[in-house]
Amino acid sequence: MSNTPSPWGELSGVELTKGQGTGNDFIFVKDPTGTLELDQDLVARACDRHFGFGADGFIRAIKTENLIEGKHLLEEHPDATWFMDYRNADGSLSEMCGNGVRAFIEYLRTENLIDLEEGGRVVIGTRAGIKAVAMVENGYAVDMGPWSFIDGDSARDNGHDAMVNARGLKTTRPAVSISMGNPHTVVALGTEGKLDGLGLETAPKVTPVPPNGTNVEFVVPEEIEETEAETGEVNVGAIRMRVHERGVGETLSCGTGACAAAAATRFWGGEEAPDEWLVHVPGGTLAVTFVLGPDNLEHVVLAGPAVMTGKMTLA
Ligand SMILES: N[C@@H](CCC[C@H](N)C(=O)O)C(=O)O
Repeated sequence: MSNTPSPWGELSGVELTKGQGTGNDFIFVKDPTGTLELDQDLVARACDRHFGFGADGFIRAIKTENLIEGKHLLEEHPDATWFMDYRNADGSLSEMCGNGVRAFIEYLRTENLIDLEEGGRVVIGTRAGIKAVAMVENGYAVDMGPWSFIDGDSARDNGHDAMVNARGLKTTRPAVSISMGNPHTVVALGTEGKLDGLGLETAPKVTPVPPNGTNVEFVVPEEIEETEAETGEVNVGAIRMRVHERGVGETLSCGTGACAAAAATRFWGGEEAPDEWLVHVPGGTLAVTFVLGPDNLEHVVLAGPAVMTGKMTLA
């Protein structure tokens, strides 16, 4: 037997699970009592696609009562027993991850940590507060809570332009920065060709940039689809999006990014713009709906698939 210590430290011998939502992939680890010490370097190495297991994000399933950020949530929501402790691929913390929430619920369900069937509902804790999740046909629908402009009144009144510098694009375009718990800057592009031609290997520079950095979404509109609903005709907006995530790089999808992109496009569309949106990303399609929440604020509901793909134990 070798006495060489494992390079995986705290994660050595611990079962890790991989899962994804529209191609945004995550490593999951079960740590109900919060005994694992997850430092930034260890998480970044586990998420490395060549030297580790590989993922866009790392999610620890921890009991809400065992995380300082979680404890206060239990006062109002004692049923939020599990907390999604999310980190980006570079090991940095983020407040929220939309695809991550759906994949997290699928992880908890397949590990028999929660009891949930189609039509059922569960609440979890996150750094951006409580999220209620319904199990629906083909996946999960998450009440992501209210969205807001990061620069408040100025964006609401004027929108704003941003200087954008990415490979293949150096220009000023309409852009708004939106919080979904985490920060996003949505940039409107003129044509599909521009979207496909963007080089997102390095982080695009947008100016102004929100105080804590930003995820950057590039969007182009698609034809509005007229669909029949039981109550009559419903307009469904559609956009195509590519994203460069803070702390990760270009990903195949970003759930909070899809919500922000739909909110921005709907804002640009004015009063007639629809409440239902399809957001096409390289990894699939997400549905985003704007509804009146129980607190009388406008909430964003994000729906899409989530799948577990495999397990690994690091040596
Ligand atoms: N992929 C996520 C967002 C993950 C966090 C983001 N990179 C950040 O730093 O805010 C999603 O699906 O929302």
